[in-house]
Amino acid sequence: MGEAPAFIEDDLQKGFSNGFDLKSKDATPTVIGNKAYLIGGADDESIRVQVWDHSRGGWVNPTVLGTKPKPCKGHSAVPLNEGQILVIQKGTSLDDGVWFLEVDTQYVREQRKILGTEVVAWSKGVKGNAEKPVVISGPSGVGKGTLISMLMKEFPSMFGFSVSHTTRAPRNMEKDSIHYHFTERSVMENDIKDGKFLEFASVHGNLYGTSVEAVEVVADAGKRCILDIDVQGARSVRASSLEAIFIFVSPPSMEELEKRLRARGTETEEQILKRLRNAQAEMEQGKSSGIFDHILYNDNLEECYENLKELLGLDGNVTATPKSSPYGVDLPLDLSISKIDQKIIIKRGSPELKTATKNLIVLDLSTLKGGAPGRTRGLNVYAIDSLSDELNGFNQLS
Ligand SMILES: Nc1ncnc2c1ncn2[C@@H]1O[C@H](COP(=O)(O)OP(=O)(O)OP(=O)(O)O)[C@@H](O)[C@H]1O
Ligand SMILES: Nc1nc2c(ncn2[C@@H]2O[C@H](COP(=O)(O)O)[C@@H](O)[C@H]2O)c(=O)[nH]1
Repeated sequence: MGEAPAFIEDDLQKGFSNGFDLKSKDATPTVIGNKAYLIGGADDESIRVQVWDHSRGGWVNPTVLGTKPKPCKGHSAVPLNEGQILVIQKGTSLDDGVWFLEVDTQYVREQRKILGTEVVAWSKGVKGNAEKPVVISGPSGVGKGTLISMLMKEFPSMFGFSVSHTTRAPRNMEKDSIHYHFTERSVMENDIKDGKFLEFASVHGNLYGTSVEAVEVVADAGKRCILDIDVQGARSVRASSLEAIFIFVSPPSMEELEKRLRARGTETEEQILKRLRNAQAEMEQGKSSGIFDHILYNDNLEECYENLKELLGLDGNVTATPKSSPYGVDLPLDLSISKIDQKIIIKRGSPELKTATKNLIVLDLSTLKGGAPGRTRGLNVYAIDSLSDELNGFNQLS
């Protein structure tokens, strides 16, 4: 696994002798398919990635998407079968040091088509799984925000709100980074191009979007993420790799919707009329598009809230989801790595050293979920005393 085909080895030699600058002694190419990936050296305060393009016979600087790992004192790279390279950073903690570089996953292939360039994407490895996010949609003024506030107030340790970006101006009581990240259009458009958004849409004349980070920070805090987004956004999330529960909130009538929007008093007459016009289309799409798992009627607020809790399984005695515990393990500088099926064995010390007890850490990759541009969740990490019989016969990788 991971051996360079002969043509690549020749090309790599050519590349190096042609003056390619290996900035880090750890920068050893990893081969997947007919490409070689050179990970190493610092670039813009993150680890640099270059791709050997056989057809061009030269190194290419790819578009690098996702949250990038910070430079470290060294790393080990292990090619995985799923178009990913596992990168374990030396001299860092296990909860900061496990990364996946996606080089040929579905997400990367899609982005390559969209951007028309070579693309790779980073995804941080995270222990444990988060509960499915909840996407709440519905026409403006139906009561989505009101229902979400009630849920967050009753279950503060269980739910976290995905703070969207928007180009609209803040309302009187709205605070930046709490209600929205209020953003310049040009900044948001650039961030969209850089793949930082899970979804975005033009809504009532402004740009709104959910950044990958907005959803991931909630899950990292061990909470279930709630997204308040329009129907276009819900459709995009449905088409993405994020598994979520989709709820459409419907008003009892258009007259009642108008009454609520006007009573809220946050929009101008022109904006109210625009929102009501858009509500017609949203109602049709919400009820017939097949995007939504549930439709909630918000006539009586208390009843609607009880129904929301019921469909989220919160109607009985509930306890908060425990926060995932940190790994509490440091990755030494002199680690070596082996792979057996879906398990990565990290050993302190050089490969030649006999394994001391408690010096082996196992990363079980068999239950991974998610991936770039967000986190790769579901890492199972544990320590073992020694390699048991089932672990014998593994190949030393680095
Ligand atoms: N069941 C209800 N009966 C009467 N008024 C309601 C009900 N639910 C919400 N409201 C009121 O309707 C107004 C609009 O609610 P809210 O701001 O939560 O809507 P929204 O769907 O989040 O709107 P937007 O999409 O524009 O953010 C608020 O003043 C709220 O207090
Ligand atoms: N597609 C997205 N829609 C979003 C997002 N955040 C909010 N919204 C929707 O916009 C309208 C208007 O919101 P308002 O705060 O200006 O009243 C509403 O329907 C929201 O659900 C987002 O990130 N993406």
